[in-house]
Amino acid sequence: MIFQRVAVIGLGLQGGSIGLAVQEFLPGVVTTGYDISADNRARAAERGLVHKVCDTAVDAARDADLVIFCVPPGVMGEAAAAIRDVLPAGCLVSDVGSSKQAIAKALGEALPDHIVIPAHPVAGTENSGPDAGFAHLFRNRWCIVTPPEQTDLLKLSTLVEFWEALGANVEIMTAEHHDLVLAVTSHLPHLIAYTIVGTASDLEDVTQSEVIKYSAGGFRDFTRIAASDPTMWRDVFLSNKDAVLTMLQRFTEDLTALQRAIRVGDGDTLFDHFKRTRAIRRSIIEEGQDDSRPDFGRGDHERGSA
Ligand SMILES: NC(=O)C1=CN([C@@H]2O[C@H](COP(=O)(O)OP(=O)(O)OC[C@H]3O[C@@H](n4cnc5c(N)ncnc54)[C@H](O)[C@@H]3O)[C@@H](O)[C@H]2O)C=CC1
Ligand SMILES: O=C(O)C(=O)Cc1ccc(O)cc1
Repeated sequence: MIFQRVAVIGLGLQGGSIGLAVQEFLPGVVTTGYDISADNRARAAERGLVHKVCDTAVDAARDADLVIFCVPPGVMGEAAAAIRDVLPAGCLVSDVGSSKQAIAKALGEALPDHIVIPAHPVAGTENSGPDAGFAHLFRNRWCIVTPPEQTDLLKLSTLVEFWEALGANVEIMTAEHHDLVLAVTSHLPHLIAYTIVGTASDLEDVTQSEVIKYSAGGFRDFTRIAASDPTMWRDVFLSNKDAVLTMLQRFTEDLTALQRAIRVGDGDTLFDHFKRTRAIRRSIIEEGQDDSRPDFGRGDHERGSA
């Protein structure tokens, strides 16, 4: 058996999905869970997201051999500190946060006597809360594991096995590299979506109802991303500040180059750029990473329902 008792702290999209996936794919593993919100605890119990929803984090964690923090990045440290006194000595500590260096530091400082191996399932939706989770969220999705140097290899391989059992493909890299890669593939796109949707809604000469009425595919896709949880994304940008600012600088330079091409009527520059980006999209589809296909990574499940 991989782990016997898994404690999930935070029963929203990620925590709920892990709880459901463990029950479906690792029968025999006992799951406990805790959420700071009493409403979310009640809903998690109704949906059976874990075997036992506890009234305190301490109760959820006291017998665990794996604890996974599924809370917003900014509260990982305080959520971990809350269970410091009861966490069994051999219990492995992990998380699912979207940034890795800052969270690894926060967890390590809160639980200095435990092995911490951070992870990030690159799997999610714009929905959040205890109604959003589903057991197949991780199927065919990457889970990036970022072990610190000299990590216990047995613990690492057990965590890898755990994520594979939930359907994920696991990749191992440093937390630093993770933060740089995800800054450009996930964090910057979210920032751009938040910006464009805000810009469209602030216009004086175009009404809100026109924006809604004439939102063609491109803008609609941005509104989905821009509907993502504000607390989580505030924390993502603040916790991965350096890498996001680096990528934002590059992005701004590239945007300025396209802006100039439009201003001077340089069609070749625009055409060449769009041709190159189309090729990138096609190679993503060839690699089977196209999640616009209706069955991609979801089995019979819809995306989260919140
Ligand atoms: N939303 C997404 O698509 C993805 C999110 N993540 C990461 O997963 C983590 C959780 O995100 P979601 O599940 O989407 O958020 P969520 O908002 O659905 O769930 C978070 C839950 O944590 C609870 N919570 C907040 N503070 C707490 C505390 N101190 N103790 C216990 N519970 C607490 C909240 O009440 C909420 O139910 C974040 O760190 C995020 O960066 C990772 C991959 C994808
Ligand atoms: O819904 C989407 O398109 C996402 O990009 C989901 C997502 C959000 C945050 C992550 O750290 C990983 C995946």
